[in-house]
Amino acid sequence: MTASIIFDHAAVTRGGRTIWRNGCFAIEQGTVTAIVGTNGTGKTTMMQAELGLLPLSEGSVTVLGEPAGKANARIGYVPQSYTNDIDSNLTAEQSVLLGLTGTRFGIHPVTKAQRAKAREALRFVNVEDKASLRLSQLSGGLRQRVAIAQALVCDPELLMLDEPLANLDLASQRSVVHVLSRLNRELGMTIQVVAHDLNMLLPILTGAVYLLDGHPHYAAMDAVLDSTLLTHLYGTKVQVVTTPQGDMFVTPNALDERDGTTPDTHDVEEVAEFHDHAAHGHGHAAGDTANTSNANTASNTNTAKETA
Ligand SMILES: Nc1ncnc2c1ncn2[C@@H]1O[C@H](COP(=O)(O)OP(=O)(O)OP(=O)(O)O)[C@@H](O)[C@H]1O
Repeated sequence: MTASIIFDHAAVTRGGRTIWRNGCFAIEQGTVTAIVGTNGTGKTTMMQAELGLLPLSEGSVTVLGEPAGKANARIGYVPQSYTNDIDSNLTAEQSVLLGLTGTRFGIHPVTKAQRAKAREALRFVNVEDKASLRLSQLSGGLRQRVAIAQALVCDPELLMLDEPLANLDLASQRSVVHVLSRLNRELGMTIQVVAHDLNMLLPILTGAVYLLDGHPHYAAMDAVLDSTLLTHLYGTKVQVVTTPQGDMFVTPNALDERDGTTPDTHDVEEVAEFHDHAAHGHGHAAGDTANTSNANTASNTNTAKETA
């Protein structure tokens, strides 16, 4: 397997502060990866670094075989809150066409081929029947799917989405996850998703980059789905529950909340021990370098049902 994204001792500094450092991992092509971590740990920063929008203070990031930023034409990116920021007077089709023309109202006339391509992208996300409606007429869930169509229209090899499920109702979240699942399964697209809540994505995730202790770590999903790790990561008790049907989900530990137990405020030494820094040299979890077994992990972990 070939790596899509390679971090080699990568670090980013913003406003004179190191956001994270010592990122050393590789993510294989054809995988679906979550980027997880508490607020402000640098998830968006990570995507911006991968797109070459932020310089690294140390190390290197290679994306699709090129230094970060050089392969952006082969990447689809759906930024955080994008659907709130775009001009809602545009129709769904015009919005998707922006992904091809890059010009708001098409200074160059839109070709038949471009229109067909936009329709194809809208069809893929199941919004083709809304092509002529203005974004202001669409629900948040439909707008998010239009945003994905815009990112898809250039046939990217890698799709990066920053919190695509935020503020969506359950059914809309499910629809978005279903689109991501099809992109990965049918088109073999590599996908990276920033997410606060893993549950909805669990059926399609291969692994996760988790930002903890100032470092990005990569691990395959079966290693991430560990109550101790997630408790450290979220700073509050978290349980991984498997139902008799084999569905897995992550849940706050209700008992502790009832008891009024204070959240887990692990100190640095404890976290260092947890990550076995000494054993791995760079201070990364064992799963930091993805290997070919990761591709299988999805099916191992994905006892959860495919979303509708
Ligand atoms: N333009 C900037 N200049 C300086 N610091 C910044 C800038 N933008 C973000 N930061 C800081 O970088 C850190 C990481 O921000 P980032 O948005 O990447 O975090 P995040 O994990 O995506 O957060 P959230 O979950 O809240 O979206 C934060 O502490 C933030 O305050």
